[in-house]
Amino acid sequence: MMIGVIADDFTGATDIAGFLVANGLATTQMIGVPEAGTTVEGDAVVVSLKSRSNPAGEAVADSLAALEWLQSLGCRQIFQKYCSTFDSTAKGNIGPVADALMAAIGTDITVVCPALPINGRSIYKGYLFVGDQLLQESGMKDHPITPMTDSNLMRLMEMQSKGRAGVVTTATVERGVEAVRAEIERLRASGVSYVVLDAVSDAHLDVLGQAVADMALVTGGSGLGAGIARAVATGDTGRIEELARAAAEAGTPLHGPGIVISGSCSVMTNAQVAAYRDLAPVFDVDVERCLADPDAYGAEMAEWALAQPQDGGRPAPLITATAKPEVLRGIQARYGAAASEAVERAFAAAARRLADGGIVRFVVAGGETSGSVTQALAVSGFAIGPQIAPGVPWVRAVDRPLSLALKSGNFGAESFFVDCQPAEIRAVIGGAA
Ligand SMILES: Nc1ncnc2c1ncn2[C@@H]1O[C@H](COP(=O)(O)OP(=O)(O)OP(=O)(O)O)[C@@H](O)[C@H]1O
Ligand SMILES: O=C(O)[C@@H](O)C(=O)CO
Repeated sequence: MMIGVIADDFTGATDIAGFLVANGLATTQMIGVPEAGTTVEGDAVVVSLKSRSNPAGEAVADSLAALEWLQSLGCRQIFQKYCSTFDSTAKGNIGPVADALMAAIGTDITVVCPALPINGRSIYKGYLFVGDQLLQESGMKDHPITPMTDSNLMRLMEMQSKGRAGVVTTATVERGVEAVRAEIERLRASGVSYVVLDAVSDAHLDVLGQAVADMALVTGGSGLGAGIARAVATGDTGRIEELARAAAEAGTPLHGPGIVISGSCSVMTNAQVAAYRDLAPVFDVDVERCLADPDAYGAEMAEWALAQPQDGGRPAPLITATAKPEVLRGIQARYGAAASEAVERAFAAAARRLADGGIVRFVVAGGETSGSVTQALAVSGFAIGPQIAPGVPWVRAVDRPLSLALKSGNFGAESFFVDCQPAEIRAVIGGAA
């Protein structure tokens, strides 16, 4: 096994797994840390944790357990995967987990690169941009759990971790692989542990992938994963095509009734919900009812969805808690973090009942939301299928007949929920081919 990925949420895990497969690495995604002795074949394996927003001690313990299992498979590189919008404030878990992984692996240096240019995330002089905006000016400033008010990755890493941070700037990246390696070494010798890597294009990620392919520990987003995959994938185009065919076969979505569950409040998810609302039956979640009795209310959501006909070109129903920033601020001012937790718990209860009731295709928006839903469905791993949008592959549960599309908050086009419907339904309601 070449690469072992420790992902801090479930959509992030499917995101990087999809890019590793698309760039030539046979990859499996595991849900949680498998039992000791579990083996997996292939070039890369991704462990999905739900460790982005829990207490740092738990995130560290879960990540170290994942590391131990990945080391037992003989992984020669560990990749700490976090969000392309960082999603980690001054008190976040990325630094503590990176510190612990470095100590356990026995290295004094790693890189920090959440860039994902294809989805508009770029890094320039160590500052993270979302599209044309600094991270702190983008919709991420209103995130319900991790509002991002700083865009400087060096500062964020130094606030969270024990080490010092430095940056390899675009100018160096453009001088090529050896220049990047030399700069990382120069920074290491000067006492830096966290080297932020600038990247504003896939060409930069190609250089960076080659430059860091031999490092014991790297950290970042799926863009860096793709760059490393392109650097280390042994095969020729024939093998890559064969892998793509195998992935398409293993991950192609099952036929049967579906559901769309939206718990992300991102700008893009708000637009996707608004677009789908005009086309499909919608259940708008009442947060106060989630707080009052999440399990009973979740079951009620599921009964509503199961009663919606899906024949005759009708799209899957939508259950949504997605809220605009001003509405969310009001809810949070009133109930604090309990509101988000209650919504997640209600979605988990709904998911269990929906699967029992025969739903086989789950489209879920939001990383935390996807974590709750996937854990409720009690699956152990995913085969990775074709990408619906960059960073969102179809995945198929390995131990029960379920297809899922786990969408990171800001990923996908406005038509994303339509794009997830079977071809015969898209033919009736529109959407991408
Ligand atoms: N109306 C609401 N009121 C309060 N909390 C909500 C509401 N709707 C959703 N939430 C909560 O907000 C959180 C959204 O986080 P989630 O990770 O699912 O989405 P995201 O951050 O947009 O996605 P990603 O992490 O993939 O970028 C979840 O905990 C969800 O339960
Ligand atoms: O990197 C991203 O943006 C996503 O994979 C993610 O982690 C969202 O939760």
